[in-house]
Amino acid sequence: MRTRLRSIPVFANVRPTEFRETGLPDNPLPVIAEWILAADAAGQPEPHAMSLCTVGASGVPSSRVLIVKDIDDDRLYFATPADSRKGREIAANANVSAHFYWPAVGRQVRIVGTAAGLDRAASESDFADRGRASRLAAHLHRQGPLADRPSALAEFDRLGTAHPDDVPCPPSWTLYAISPTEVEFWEASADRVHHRVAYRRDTGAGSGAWRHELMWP
Ligand SMILES: Cc1cc2nc3c(=O)[nH]c(=O)nc-3n(C[C@H](O)[C@H](O)[C@H](O)COP(=O)(O)O)c2cc1C
Repeated sequence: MRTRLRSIPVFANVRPTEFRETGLPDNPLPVIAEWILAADAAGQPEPHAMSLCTVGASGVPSSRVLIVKDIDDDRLYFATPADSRKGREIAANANVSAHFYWPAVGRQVRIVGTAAGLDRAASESDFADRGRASRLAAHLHRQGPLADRPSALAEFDRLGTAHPDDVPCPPSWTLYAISPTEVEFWEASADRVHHRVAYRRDTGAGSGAWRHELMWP
């Protein structure tokens, strides 16, 4: 296995880019959005998928992939049931980290921050924008094991019949917002002297302003 793994190329498709080391914007959030769109333009599948790491009350971390639904100047948004593992972990400990990797452009973004669920109106609005199958599938969410796959398929069919038009938003469906306090941009360079810029937000009683600095690769 070791030989096989070590023979797989890394950054084979990295092309020279115009990484901005100077003149970077004060706020990193719009740059995350810009990088998602650049990865999309380069053909990266699901460039808006990020891994989200949460930490439960016992301090054990867990991560999974989620779709980012929106980004504004302060927050990134995702949606999930509040009674899922991640939802319960965020309720116990709001600290999260998130991560994007886009092999098509040789870039990653690391995020540290806190997550919080938004109100019912925001969550229902998110739910209303989902496709019908996704809205029905949200009702399949349960805590605990599933006896077999046909049971889930039968329940999916039953839900479709029960809700021929509107699909109600499950009470636990929640739109969450991540408020980052750290954002780090990384871009591969063919010469292996990679680019790295770290942003950190002033979280004290100050202005909440962002500062950034160039980091060793
Ligand atoms: C590409 C991709 C996108 C996903 N998007 C979501 C999502 O937006 N919301 C969600 O609840 N789960 C999503 N999932 C499933 C989660 O990764 C995870 O399996 C599920 O939410 C249960 O996580 P938990 O048990 O840690 O709460 C996605 C999975 C993949 C691979």
